[in-house]
Amino acid sequence: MLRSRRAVRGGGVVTLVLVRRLARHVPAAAAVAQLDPETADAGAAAADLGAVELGTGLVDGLDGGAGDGQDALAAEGLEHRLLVGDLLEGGEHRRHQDAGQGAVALDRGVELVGAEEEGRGGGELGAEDVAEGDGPAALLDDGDGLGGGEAARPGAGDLAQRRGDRLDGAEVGAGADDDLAAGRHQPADAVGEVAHRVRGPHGVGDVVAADEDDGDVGLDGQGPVDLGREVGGLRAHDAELAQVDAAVGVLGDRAGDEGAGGLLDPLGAVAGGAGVAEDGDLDGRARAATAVPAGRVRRRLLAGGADGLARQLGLGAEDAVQAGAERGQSAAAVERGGGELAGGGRFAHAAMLRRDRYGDLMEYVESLLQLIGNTPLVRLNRSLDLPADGPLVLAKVEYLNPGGSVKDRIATRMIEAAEESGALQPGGTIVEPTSGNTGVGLAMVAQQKGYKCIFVCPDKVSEDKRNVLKAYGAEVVVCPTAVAPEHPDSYYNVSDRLASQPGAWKPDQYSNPHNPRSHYEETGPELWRQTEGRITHFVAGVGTGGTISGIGRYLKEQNAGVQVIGADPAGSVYSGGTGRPYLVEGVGEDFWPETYDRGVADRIIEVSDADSFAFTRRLAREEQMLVGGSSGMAAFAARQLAQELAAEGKNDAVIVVLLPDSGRGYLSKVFNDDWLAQYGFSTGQPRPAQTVGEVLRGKSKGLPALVHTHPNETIAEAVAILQEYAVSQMPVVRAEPPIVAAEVAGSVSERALLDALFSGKARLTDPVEQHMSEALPTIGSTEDATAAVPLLESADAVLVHEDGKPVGVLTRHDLLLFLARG
Ligand SMILES: N[C@@H](CCSC[C@H](N)C(=O)O)C(=O)O
Repeated sequence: MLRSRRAVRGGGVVTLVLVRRLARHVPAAAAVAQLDPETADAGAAAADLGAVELGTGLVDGLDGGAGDGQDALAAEGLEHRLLVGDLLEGGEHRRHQDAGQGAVALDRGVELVGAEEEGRGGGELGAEDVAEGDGPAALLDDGDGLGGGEAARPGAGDLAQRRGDRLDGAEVGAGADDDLAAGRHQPADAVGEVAHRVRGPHGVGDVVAADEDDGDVGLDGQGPVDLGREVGGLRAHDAELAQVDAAVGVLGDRAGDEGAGGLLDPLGAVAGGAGVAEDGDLDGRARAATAVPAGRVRRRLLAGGADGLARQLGLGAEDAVQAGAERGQSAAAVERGGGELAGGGRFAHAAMLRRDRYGDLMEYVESLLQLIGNTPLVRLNRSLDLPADGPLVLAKVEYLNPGGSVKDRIATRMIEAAEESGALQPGGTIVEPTSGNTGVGLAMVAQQKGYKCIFVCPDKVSEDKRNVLKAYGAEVVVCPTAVAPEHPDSYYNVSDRLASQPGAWKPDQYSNPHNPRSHYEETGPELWRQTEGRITHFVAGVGTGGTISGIGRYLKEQNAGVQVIGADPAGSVYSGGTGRPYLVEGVGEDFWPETYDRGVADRIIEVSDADSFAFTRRLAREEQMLVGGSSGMAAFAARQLAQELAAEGKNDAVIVVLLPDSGRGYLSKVFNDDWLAQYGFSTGQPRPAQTVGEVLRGKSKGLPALVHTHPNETIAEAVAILQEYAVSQMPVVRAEPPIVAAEVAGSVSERALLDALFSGKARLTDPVEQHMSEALPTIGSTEDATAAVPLLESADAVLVHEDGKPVGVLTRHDLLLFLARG
């Protein structure tokens, strides 16, 4: 339980600055605020706040008895970190150093008082000024004397200060508990609206008030204004808006919350003010704390008083945990509360603070799983080929999740739900058909919880990715890609059989509601917050459909105008295909999963393998993003969309495209020139003098028809085809041309068939698939013709591909003829 501390000396204002150093490398920050103790005690505390008193802090509600704030806080186990100082008029400060207690470190923070005071109103403070305080975490203790324990909880002020936490703009002045209340009950778009207004260069309002119970704030003397809901309304009334906006401006800037200007000042002194800026972001805190002209902002608690304050603070941390639970978050999400609930920076949440046995705080997490989510948005630039003033395209970089993909997000949820329902028992085995990433997420959670894992992968999944699954301790079963889902060998059916074993459980990401739900409850809100509700288009590849359905639904609920665009590999059902295989991994489908909400996408953009791979490589070379092919596919669709919008003059569009995974699992494929060339994809290398494609076309003055047979045709039929077309070998394919690479099942040759017939191993009526040979070696049509020579030393023919599609067979004879012609 977080306890607040209050120290009052006589009737005067006690100036207390709490400064704490975070870990070894972070300099201490000043906490600044003041409270008139008399009014605070009376329950309706009004405090004159100003630069003069910036160093004044509320240290109230001491459980152990009020007294010297220093002592009080020392009782909290912070004795060697407590620093006491006064701020003086004009931004100067007096510094008290207590050798036994540590050093006051107000330096940078306070010196900025004067400099920033005139030039910047609180409202001008933008995101860049936000400090990510960890103050309250310093006060968290589980009381066992060993430290640790409770540090995972976010503190009150911590929540209120999160970077990008647009909620604290709405509940300003009311503390972290209200921050959460705002998050739970207020429409995010309204909150976003507030936050947006905060950016404006408004002056600072005069009087504001906050209600501790529900986070309402208003101008003093007026009824409380629920900013979350009503600021939008106030926008119509400029006069009021100016005031409220200004107030929110101060408060909305998280760093401002702890400053003299913020409505949270009294709270901030304890909750946030005691904190320390992380990442050395002291300037922002100091600026925010000092941006409000002296004596211009007042704060009044509408209810509560000193006790109320204490209660607010005390409840702050707990509410964070509770709120997470109420929202159905996973344990890990709840545990990392601060970052999750208040939208903190990815690595800037209280979950990372741990107190060691000596009371020192260190920054670490108990488990990697606590770092799932809160991935950053990164602007795409060069690769878009857009004018500088074109639409803003932001990549949601999901490969920064600890397991390397967006699928980390669904794994914990699915497992926890199965544990709760009893479907997964201790020591059980998780069986899942996966193209790899979901497997990694599941394997990480399984490892921690002691489950075994068997993953069933289609054979197109790169060996690198299969090895990754094995590295996490999972077993991997490989199935053919080019079979229908109902085929007994399909990865769906194989996994069903394995999952029917005792103790086995199949999460089934294709029907598990926790797949889309985790995105609805976590990724969607994350995106909304990160874009301040300004997102206009969301683009994502569609595989199970969970990501686009969960995020899309959430975004549309916030703003029905948000356009949701699915990116889909050519051949997949979402873009109108029949499910014919494509080479890009991890997206697209050959059936309609339950996890896909067919109503969510406003549009589906079909992307070819060739465009997906080429753009994946551009992202690595031009945007520093080493991502997988499904990311390239989605980003290609986003680029197409951005160009269309730019052409329509819609340059204010904000497009977010989700990049699911990293390119490290595809080094032997998308990023391997030989692999690409072999399938006839462009590698960006200069074109050779004589290409394989030219040899092929030279055969018949144009591209010859692909002579082929099917697995279910008889040997007699196959022999007839060979004779009719006067060829000695041909591919066995599962579809009619134009076919794709994965539809090649094998090959037959005149010689092998005759051998089988004469030896009695085969009969003319046998189906081809019983006697076919391996598929012919592949070569790309853009490759140098000489590259066919070594292949034709060990095979009679090669199968030529163009853009991932087999287009013809080249024999030794064809090559010789071509070369002889010169
Ligand atoms: N059918 C797709 C894969 C569907 S989504 C599965 C998911 N990405 C996973 O990690 O398991 C394909 O062709 O790869």
